[in-house]
Order: sequence, then structure tokens, then C-alpha cells
Amino acid sequence: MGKKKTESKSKSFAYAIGLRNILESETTGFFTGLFLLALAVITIIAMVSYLYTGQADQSVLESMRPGEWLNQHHEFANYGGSIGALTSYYLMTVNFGFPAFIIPFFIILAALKLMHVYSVNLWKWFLCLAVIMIWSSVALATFLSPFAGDMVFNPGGAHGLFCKQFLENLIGPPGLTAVLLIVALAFLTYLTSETIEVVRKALNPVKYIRNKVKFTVTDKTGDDADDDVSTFDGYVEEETVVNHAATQEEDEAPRVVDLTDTTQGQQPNSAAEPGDTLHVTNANEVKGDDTTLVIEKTKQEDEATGNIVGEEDKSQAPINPWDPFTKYKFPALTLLKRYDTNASIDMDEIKANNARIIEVLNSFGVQISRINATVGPTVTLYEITPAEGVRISKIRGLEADIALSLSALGIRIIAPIPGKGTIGIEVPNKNPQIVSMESVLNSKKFQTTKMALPMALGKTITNEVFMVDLAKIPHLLVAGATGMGKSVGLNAIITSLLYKKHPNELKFVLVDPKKVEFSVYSRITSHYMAALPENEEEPIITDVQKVVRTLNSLCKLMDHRYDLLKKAQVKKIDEYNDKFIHHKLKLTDGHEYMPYIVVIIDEFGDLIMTAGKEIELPIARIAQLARAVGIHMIIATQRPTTKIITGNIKANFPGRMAFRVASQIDSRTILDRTGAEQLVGRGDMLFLSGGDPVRVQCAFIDTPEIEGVNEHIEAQAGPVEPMELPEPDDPQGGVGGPSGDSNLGSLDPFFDEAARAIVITQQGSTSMIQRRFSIGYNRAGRLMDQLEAAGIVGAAQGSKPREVLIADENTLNVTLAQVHGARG
Ligand SMILES: Nc1ncnc2c1ncn2[C@@H]1O[C@H](COP(=O)(O)OP(=O)(O)OP(=O)(O)O)[C@@H](O)[C@H]1O
Repeated sequence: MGKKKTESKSKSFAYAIGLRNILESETTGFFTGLFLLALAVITIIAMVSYLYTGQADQSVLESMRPGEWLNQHHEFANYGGSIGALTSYYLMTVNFGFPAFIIPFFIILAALKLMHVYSVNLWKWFLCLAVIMIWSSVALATFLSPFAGDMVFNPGGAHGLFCKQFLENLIGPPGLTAVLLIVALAFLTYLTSETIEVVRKALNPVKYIRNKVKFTVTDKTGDDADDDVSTFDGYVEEETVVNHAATQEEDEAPRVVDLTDTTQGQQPNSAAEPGDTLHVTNANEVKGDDTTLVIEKTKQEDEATGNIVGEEDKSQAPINPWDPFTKYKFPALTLLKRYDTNASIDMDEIKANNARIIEVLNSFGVQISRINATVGPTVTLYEITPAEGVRISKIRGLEADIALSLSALGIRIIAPIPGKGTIGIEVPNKNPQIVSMESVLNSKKFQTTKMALPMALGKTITNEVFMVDLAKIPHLLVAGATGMGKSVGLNAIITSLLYKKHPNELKFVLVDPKKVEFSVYSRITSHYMAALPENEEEPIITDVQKVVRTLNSLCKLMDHRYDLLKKAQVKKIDEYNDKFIHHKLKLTDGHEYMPYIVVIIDEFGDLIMTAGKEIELPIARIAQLARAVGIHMIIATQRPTTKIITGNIKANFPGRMAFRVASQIDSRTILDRTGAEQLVGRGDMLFLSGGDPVRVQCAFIDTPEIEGVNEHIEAQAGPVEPMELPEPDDPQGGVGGPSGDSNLGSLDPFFDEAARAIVITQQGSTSMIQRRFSIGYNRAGRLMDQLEAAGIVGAAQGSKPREVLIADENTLNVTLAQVHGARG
């Protein structure tokens, strides 16, 4: 108790004098950085000076008596004084020799990071530089010592010399050289997996040169390449291509190359088309040709058929986006629990319900000609065909009465069932079955799906696996009262994505204000999470301010990705990635493979209540624009009120997943209709994505299962840290209050929405903007000026509406991304 009191006292004291603020402030970071920068520069000066003055200083240093380092009598010649001489002596003579220069270089990096000049991953740099310094210290001591002459220190320092001698005594000079080589290669492979390919080429230069001149070609190339597509769509596995080439060699295939010439000789004026069969016929004719001739002519065949897989093409084989984790193994289905799904149908229950339905409908004067019952996992659908002459609209009018008369929880009446002239009455089963995640993922539908982001959510009333593509939806709103299965639903979504997507293809941003919901995923943060550098230690975000920064960072990433799409001249992430893996985009232009990013926000209500617009605006922006660049959002809330799910959010989240909610009003907020208040809970849900809602029993997955899956993923070789999100811009910049001028530096908050409204309606009228956003004439005018500056509308033409310069929403998305990007 006493200790606690003292602690809180000292805490409040620190608060009171502002010490805490000082320590945590950006200014302190800046000045610490500045201090380190100066320190590093002085150290470098001292070290350079030591190269010339070391000789003179060394004897003083080695016979130094206490207090001498104070340099009162100017014993040291070093330009950095006695401390400079001393530091250089320790760093260069006693430790690492020349590579010791890396130490002040690292301090400079740390200083620049503290000063917010660069955002670098210091741990990564530390690790890499430490390896380089230690390795080069030993390497210099090994290879440069003989040439060091009368240098005052060994080029690799005493450390390098010691390691060299130790290893030489242990394994001899060849062993030492081998160790140095292997360490260097391992390190370079860590930096880039291309190292392995370079080594392979170096070890087999003959094959490399031979293939450079396109020696291996067969007429079957195109067909075989098709067959050789590996387990993931569209990429030819490297080994396959190598084997393929080898087979061709055995078949004396290189001679085939010559046939292009023959072909051209025969048909001088007709250019061969890719896939042309001519080369197949001619292949036999040219067997036995002279080898030199073959090599010369091959180039022409390559141009003519465009259908060749030789080594040259192999270097152009599609980039494998799983690289370097190509051996990654997806979790097995055995990690998930199986439940008994063969529970027999309770005929007594069905008959009883049948009789009640007929009785109730008859009592309202509705005659029935037929009833069909479809037994689902938790609900049975009674499909009623009304007798001739009974109007469906009459039954629709009686919906509430019928539900009341049947008086069971969870009854939902669908009148009519879409596409059929029948009425559906869903009645919950007395003994509901659990739909296991295993049964859903173990379905052909899931396993063979080509969806970009498949979410296997559960089973429909007719026992079909219900799956949707998040990439198409593209953002999802999840609501449900507490305990109705929301968290299980989110886990089912995450799990189905984990079973289909490689860590290089998908990253999550998880927001968990409750702090306990997603903590189970902390084991896969390196593999599957994206985070700001400052959150890399704990990428699952639980703090409101961090959420705001992360959302702003996602906006920035979105703008950056739009720039890349524009450069690549494509409209969507899948087209972009396709171009990227087929070498149509240059790495030097900043292109990179884009993983999908799925942002999942639990307890959205809590967030919006605390942070309001700060959260809502970036979410609405991402929701409006991010679909094309592969950023998708799922937000979940217990309280689907209009304060939380505002019109802005709702309009941009077309996918809705409603578990049981407390009231009809809540159901209307989430689904735009009633029905969700009638669900039975425990994963019973309505899914809506345009059209009519579908009743689905959500797949069940519990924490031990998730832990098992995560443990498996964690054990796989994969990324060692979360994907880094860009530092967000200053949140004040442009997203706050009304703008005072028309320049694009401080955009009006309605800028994006106004631009969209104008492009959709193709009407550049200020009064339309005024009406639509209920703003004054002056503000609408300024907004128009900003839209003009952004090139969305033309100049004012008196009282006439302005000309709209952008024809469609896609082009607008690109323009908006540029506007925001340019401001960033
Ligand atoms: N799909 C399902 N199948 C069977 N039971 C389920 C299903 N989903 C949820 N349940 C049951 O309901 C309980 C509560 O589910 P869950 O934790 O997902 O609720 P929730 O809506 O997230 O609640 P809260 O908002 O309080 O976190 C589970 O522990 C489980 O027993």
C-alpha cells in the first residue's frame, strides 16, 4: 500500500512539474537526436584524425596514468582531443579496425530517426550493421593484414585479429575463408533471395551462357507450360521449368530452333503467330542440323512464335509472390474440431410445426395447397404454396399476426420467397446443430474457390456453405447484441482468410478496444499484420489515438497505391499485381507487390463515441476509395444506432452481417429492414449484400482452435515483422474545420463527397452543393474553387453551372488520390 502511495505521489509530482511531458515530447526527441548527431560527427572526425595521429597518440594511450586523459598538457595530437583519441583507440585498435566507422554511422541513423527526419527500422539496421561490422572486421584482419605495413592498428582491429587467429587455429586458413564466405552468402540471402540464383548461375556458368542464347525450345512449350502451373494460380514453378528444359535437351530439342528459319524460308511474307502449328510439323524436318546454325537462328524462332520457355524466358518466369517463403504450409483442417453433423431429423417436431402453421394460416383465411420443409442446421424453412386465388400480398399483410400466433422466438416470414411464388416461414429447431468451421472449410466450394478474399461464413438454411468475397463486397458492417455471436463471426472470417491467403498476400490491421478479443492473434503478428513502426511491438491496436493514426496512415497508403496504379496504367489491385508478377512493372519505379489489407475494427461504437469525426472521416474516405487498391474494412458494433452507424458510414459499407439485435430499430439501422431482432442468437445471422438478406448459421470456431491455427502459422518460416505502414500526415492538415481558402493545402471536409456528387450527377452547380450539404453560399463557393483547382470542374461561367471535367467515378478516384497524395 505504502509503496503504491509513494509511486502515485512521485507520478503526480512528475506530472506536476511537467517532467513527463518533457520526457515524452517530440522536442526532447529532437534534441536528443541532435546531440547524438553531433556526437557521431565528432567521433567520425576523431576516427579519421586517428588514422594520421594514432601513431603519436598510441604510446601515450598505452602508458597512460590516471587523470592523463584530461589532456591538461596537450599530450594528444588527435583532432578530437584526448577523448577523441581514446574513443578511436578503443573502437579501431582494440575492437573493430576500419569497420568501426559503422558505429558512428548507426548513431547518425538513430539520431535522424529521433529527429523524425527518416523513419527507419532501427532494430533491422542494428542487426545488419552489426553483422557487417563483425564480419568485415574478421575479413579485413584475414585478407588485409599482410598489406597493413606499419599501420598503427590492424585493419580488422584486435577483435578481427583475435577471431581470425582463433578460427585459423581451429579450422585452418581454408576453413576460415569458407566460414567467411558462407556467412556472407547467408547474410546476402537474408537481404535478397536472388543471391541463391546468382550463386547457382556462378556454379554453372556454362548452362547460364548456353541458355542465354536460347538453346532449349520445343514445339510443346506452350502446352506443357500450361500443365506445369503450380498449386497457386498462374505461376510456373522454377524447378518445373528447369526439368522441362532438361527433357527438351534430351530430345535434341535445341535443333528445333532452326525450324523458324525454315518456316521463314517457306513463307517469307507471313509472320508466324504465337501458337502457330507450323513449327510442330517442321520440327522433324530440321533434326540433325549444325549446332552453330541452331544457336544463331534460335533468336528468330523466339521472336516469331513468342511461345518459348527457355532459360531466357525462365528469368522472365512470373515472379512468385510467395517468395521467399515458398515453402509456407497452410494450416491443416485437422487443427479444427469436428462436430457430429449427422443428427437425425426430428420428424415429430416437423409434423407439429407443420400442423400449427396450417392451423394459424387457416385461422386467417389463408388456404394452403402444399408445404415443404427444409431442415437446416439451426432453422427449418417451411415453404408454403398458397392455394389458388390466395394473394401473396394478403399474407404479407398478416406477417406480424402469423409470427405472433406461432409464438416462437426466431420466426421469420419471407413472403414471397424471392424468385418463387411461395411463402417461407423459418422456424428454429429445438436441437440446433453446431456448424463447425471445419465442415465449412472442408467443402469443395471453399477449397476450389477463386475468390480473392474468400470468407466462409457458415451454412444457409438449405445446408449449403455460404461464402462471400470480401474483395467484391468490399466493406462489411457487423452488428449484434452482446453474446449473439459477433466475435465468433469475426474469428470465422479471419480463419477462412488465413486458410487461403499466404502471409505475403494478406495483411490484417486489427483494432480491439476491448483488448481481449483479438489478443489470440498476437502470435501471428509478424506473418499477417500491418502496423505503424511505433506499433510494431504490439500491432493489435487497443488505443483510440493509435487507431486514428493508423487510419490516417492507411489513407496515405491508399493514396500511394493509387499513384502506383496510375503509373502502371491499371485500375485495380489484381490487374496491378498481375502486371507486377509478369515483369511488366519496374522495381526501380517504386513498384512492389501489393498484399490485400483487411482492417477489422471491433467495438466500433466505443471508438466513435470517444473519437467521433477523427475516426469517422478516415474510415469514410477509405471505404469510398480503397476498394480498388485492396484495402477492405470490417467494422463491428453491439449498438447499431444511427449515432454510431452514421449515414456516411452506412452508405459506404454495402455488406451487412446482422446477428440478433435488441430491437426493430437496430435491425433497420443495420439492414434497412426488420428481421434481425427475430433471430435466435448463437451465430444465427442475416447477411445482406445488395438484394435480399440470406439467413445463415455462422460457422463456430473456439479459442483453442484459433490458437492451434496460429501456432501452426507461427512455426512456419515467414515475415519476421509486421508490414510497415507509412507515417501518417499531420491529422490537422485539412481534415478539420471548414476551410478558409481555396488552395488545396486545406481542403474542405466535404471535398471528396462534393466531388463525387458532382461527377455522379455531372452537374457543377454551386447551389446543388449548398443544398446537398446544407452549407452557406460562401463555403460552397470556396468548395467549388477547390474542386476547380483540383481539375474536377472547370472555371466559373457566371450564373451557369461549371463544366464537369471528370467523366466517371474511377477517374475521380485516381484524381482524388493524387490530390491527397500531393498534399501528403
Ligand atoms: N456460430 C455459433 N455457433 C454456436 N454457438 C455460437 C456461435 N456463435 C456464438 N456462439 C455462442 O455464443 C457465445 C457468445 O458468442 P460471442 O462471444 O461471439 O458473442 P459476441 O456477440 O461477440 O458477444 P460480445 O459482444 O459480448 O463479445 C459463444 O461463447 C458461443 O457459446
